[in-house]
Amino acid sequence: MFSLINPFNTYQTLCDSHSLPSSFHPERASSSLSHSHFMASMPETKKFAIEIFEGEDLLADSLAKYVADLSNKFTSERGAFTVCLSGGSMIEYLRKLPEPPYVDSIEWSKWQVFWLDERVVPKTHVDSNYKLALDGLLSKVSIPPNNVYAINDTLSAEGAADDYETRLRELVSKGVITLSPTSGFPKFDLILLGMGPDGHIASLFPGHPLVHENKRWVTFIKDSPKPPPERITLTFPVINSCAYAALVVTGKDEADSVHSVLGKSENPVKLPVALVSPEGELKWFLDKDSASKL
Ligand SMILES: O=C(O)C(O)[C@@H](O)[C@H](O)[C@H](O)COP(=O)(O)O
Repeated sequence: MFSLINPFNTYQTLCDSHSLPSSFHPERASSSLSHSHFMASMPETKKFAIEIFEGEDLLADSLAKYVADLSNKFTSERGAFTVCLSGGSMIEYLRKLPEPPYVDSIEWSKWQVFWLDERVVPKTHVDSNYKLALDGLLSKVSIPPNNVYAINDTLSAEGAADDYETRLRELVSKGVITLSPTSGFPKFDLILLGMGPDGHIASLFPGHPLVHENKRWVTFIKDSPKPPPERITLTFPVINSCAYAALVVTGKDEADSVHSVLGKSENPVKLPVALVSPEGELKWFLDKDSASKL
C-alpha cells in the first residue's frame, strides 16, 4: 500500500495485495498519509484504493472522470454499462457528469441505470431517489427511458422489492445484466455507494438483520432508522458481486465510521460499510473531514 500525491493535489493510497500498480514510483511516495493508519479491517485479498480530496469540487471532478472512464471501458468491451445509483448526496457528487468534458465523452445510450436502494414513496415525492437522480442527472443526459429501472411506486415495500428482483432476473436472462460466475448473483459494472454517519450503506443499517440476507437479490425494510422508514435495497451478495464499487463519503459526522473501517483499531466494529468487499475493485472517495480521524 502506498501514499501518493497525484496531480489533482490529493492524497491517494493504492492497495493491492497481489501486485504493484504500474504507475507506482517510490520516489514520489509521500509519508503524509502513513499506510499503517489503514487496513484495520479491510479484507487483505481484495483490490482497493483510497483517495482523499482537499475539497468537494476536486472530489466531484475525480468521480466524474472515474465514472466516465468505466463507462467507456464497459461500453467498448460489451456494449452496455450497468450502474447502480444511491440516494443522499450521490447525485450532487455526480454533478460534473452532465457537464463538459465528461458529458460528451460518454455513450449515454448504452447506460442501464438501477438503484442500489430506493425509498418507497411516489416517484414525484421529494424523498424519492429516482426523482433526485432525474432532476440532477437523468434529465440532463440522453439515456433511453427504457434503460432506467425505477421501482414500481404503486406497490408496498415488500411488493416493490419482489417486483424489482423479478425485473433484474428478466434482465439477466436477456443478457443486459451478467451473473457473477463466482457468487451466482448479478454483477453490476459499477455500484455507487454513499455512507451514513452510523456506517450504513444502501438501506443496510447497523444491527439490522437485513445485513445478513444472503439469498435475496433485493429486499425491503419498514423500520429504517433513516427516514423515510420504508425502503427497498440490494443485498450484500449483489453489492459484493460487482465489478467496481465507489464509496463516496464526505463530512465530519462520518469520520468515526470511516476510521472504524480504515483506521488502526484493536477491535474494529463491523459496520455495514466494512462489509463492502466487491469481487472487483473498491475505491473510496473521501474529503478531508471524513478522513480527519485516519
Ligand atoms: O437513499 C438513501 O438514503 C441511501 O442510498 C443511503 O444509503 C445514502 O447513500 C447514505 O445515507 C448516505 O447519504 P448522504 O450521501 O446524504 O450522506
